Amino acid sequence: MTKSLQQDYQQQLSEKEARLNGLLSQFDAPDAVVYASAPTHYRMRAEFRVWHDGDDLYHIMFDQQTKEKYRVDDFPPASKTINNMMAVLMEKLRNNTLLRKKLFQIDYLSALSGELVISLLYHKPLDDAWLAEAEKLRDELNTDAPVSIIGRARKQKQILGNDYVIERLPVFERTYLFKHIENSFTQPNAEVNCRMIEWTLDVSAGLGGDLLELYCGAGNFSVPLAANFRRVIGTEIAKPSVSAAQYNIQVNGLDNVDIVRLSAEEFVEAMKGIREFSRLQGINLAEYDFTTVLVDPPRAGLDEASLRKIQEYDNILYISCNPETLAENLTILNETHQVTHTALFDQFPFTHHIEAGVKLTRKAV
Ligand SMILES: C[S@@+](CC[C@H](N)C(=O)[O-])C[C@H]1O[C@@H](n2cnc3c(N)ncnc32)[C@H](O)[C@@H]1O
Repeated sequence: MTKSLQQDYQQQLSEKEARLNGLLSQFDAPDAVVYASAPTHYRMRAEFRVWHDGDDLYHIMFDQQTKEKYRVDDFPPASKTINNMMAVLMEKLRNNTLLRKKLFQIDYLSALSGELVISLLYHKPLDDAWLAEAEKLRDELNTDAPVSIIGRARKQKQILGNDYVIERLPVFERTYLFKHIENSFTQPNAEVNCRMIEWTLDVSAGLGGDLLELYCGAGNFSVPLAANFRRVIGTEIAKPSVSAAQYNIQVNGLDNVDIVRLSAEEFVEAMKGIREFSRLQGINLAEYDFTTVLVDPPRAGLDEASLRKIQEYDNILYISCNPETLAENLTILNETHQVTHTALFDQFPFTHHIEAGVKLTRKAV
């Protein structure tokens, strides 16, 4: 990265820091500890449109301001695995009439482990001839780390290999394995994600008791945090993420984590005894001693019923991808809890997006 790019990055990061600290100052929150991103090769996923230009074929993106398309032969924000593949793949597709015909998009999902899933999206049905060519292509692309190919067309999904990568995340002195499924939520910036996990481990050290997690995805936090709690229960709405989470619990050798497919709102109803769910069979919520709750909701933040519920726990860890809804939610949480730790994780460098973490503890009465 050039010096001026580095300066631009630092300046934007300082602006994010000031914005977050400004938003949270009304809650007497401590200034954020900032976790910067690597300046390049930080994104584990990337999506491109495909441009057909006579015999030529290349990745394109669109300028967000002008909406003009531009050619992309390499993409520094994406991982090295993706960048190494882009030119190789395009060269092979360019010379393959069957595989390039009606191809309109390519999505890449990579992992620090080196594994890669390439999704090819088509405006045509994918027949046996396509399958045979795609299988040949996959054989040619497979090197040391596995490469999978997914063909997508209307009502069709052909999987050659896997529809997931197995990620290896180094967190402090341990490496955790995670199944990351194509088209499901995963944290885009793997290195910064490791710093996020480490921060949650640090601020929850010594809390003891049990952990409740809402919006747990594939167990990104639940799995490592199992080390800090007697038992962990996580809830998540998306079926593929729940099934990946079950795999992740098993592959990391844990016996104190349960993940249940329930929306946060449903789980709050179950906790209040308003509704019973067969999906909670075998789990007696009354036996848990929840000292801590971790939430990592989508941009909209938490609804009021969930906020009122999580106020019942002594410690709240809130991971947020939207500081505005975080601040809104804190107006309620701050009635009973004090923000004791704040962090800014630069998941999305060179954008205005802020990923933040706060820890709250119950105020003395
Ligand atoms: C920001 S992601 C966080 C996932 C996970 N903590 C991680 O780090 O990978 C939010 C997650 O909430 C899930 N979700 C969205 N709405 C939900 C709801 N109403 N109840 C439960 N989970 C929900 C999404 O499927 C997604 O996995």
